[in-house]
Amino acid sequence: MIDVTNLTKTFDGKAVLGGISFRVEEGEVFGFLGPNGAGKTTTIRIILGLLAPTSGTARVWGSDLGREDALRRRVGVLLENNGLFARLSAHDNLRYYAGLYGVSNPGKRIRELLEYVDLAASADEPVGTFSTGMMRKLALARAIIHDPELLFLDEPTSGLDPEAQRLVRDLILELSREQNRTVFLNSHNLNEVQRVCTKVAILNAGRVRAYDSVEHLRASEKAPVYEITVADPATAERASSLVAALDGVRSSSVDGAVLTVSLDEAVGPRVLRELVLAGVDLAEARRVTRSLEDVYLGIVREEGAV
Ligand SMILES: Nc1ncnc2c1ncn2[C@@H]1O[C@H](COP(=O)(O)OP(=O)(O)OP(=O)(O)O)[C@@H](O)[C@H]1O
Repeated sequence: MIDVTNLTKTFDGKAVLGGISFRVEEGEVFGFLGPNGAGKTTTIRIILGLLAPTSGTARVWGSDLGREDALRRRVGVLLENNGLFARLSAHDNLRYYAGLYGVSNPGKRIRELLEYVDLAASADEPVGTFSTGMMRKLALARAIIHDPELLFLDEPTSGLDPEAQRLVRDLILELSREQNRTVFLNSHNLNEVQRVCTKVAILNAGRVRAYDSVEHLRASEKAPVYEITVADPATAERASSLVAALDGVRSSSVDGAVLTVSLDEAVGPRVLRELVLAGVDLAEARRVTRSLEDVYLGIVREEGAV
């Protein structure tokens, strides 16, 4: 759906994007991550056709969004600016955008959306009196009023309380899973990204440093690591020696009742079976995965950008 190839952008002789490439497929929730100043907003603005690249291409449905009005109508955008009119009520703001996009049966759609973002009770109040979070929720409703196939969200949950953040996460998941909508999410909230995104690109200093599924990135240790807790700490040393002698096990260390075992892919279940067969009672076993935050910090710190 989105195809970015060798994109570069230079501002006043300073290279902000150094040739980035990635793709976003239909139905994906794509997380676009990177530290402040990495070039995320610049990339989004180029994809939306608001800014011309220095070189390279950014295509949506194979075309340049800046040149295709009809395609832009299939896209929803929530950038830093909420795009709301302070003097108009929440309802009238949505009514305005519904008119702009030619939404059929706008009254019903507006009612549904205001209910959804929990603003029905404030529908007739001027938006200028809203809190930051209320405005952000209304802006989200505004961005999806025309039921776009592709939705760009730039920090959609900034300024939202935990309940509202949950609402936005649920909305993103519903759009993607139940309606096969595609979401391009730019966020510094890595916990949120880990929960909703299928794939991410991590941008740093104008280059894509990682581009993979969240699952792969989190598991991309050279060798999988299991943490095995034995029921009786007195059996831990024997269990560790036993495990270390098995084929496919690279190392095993003990800390109290916990064995940390590094092993080749797919050996984990066999290791657990051997322990049980040897009479070692297990209290817990889990494959250790890194959080997306660990992965992210590992990448940007390695680059010396934090
Ligand atoms: N119009 C412009 N003129 C000159 N420099 C610009 C312009 N727009 C962006 N930049 C520079 O490009 C770099 C990348 O900015 P960009 O806004 O794309 O980063 P970002 O990854 O979105 O950061 P943040 O997370 O802080 O929003 C920054 O150094 C910024 O100062």
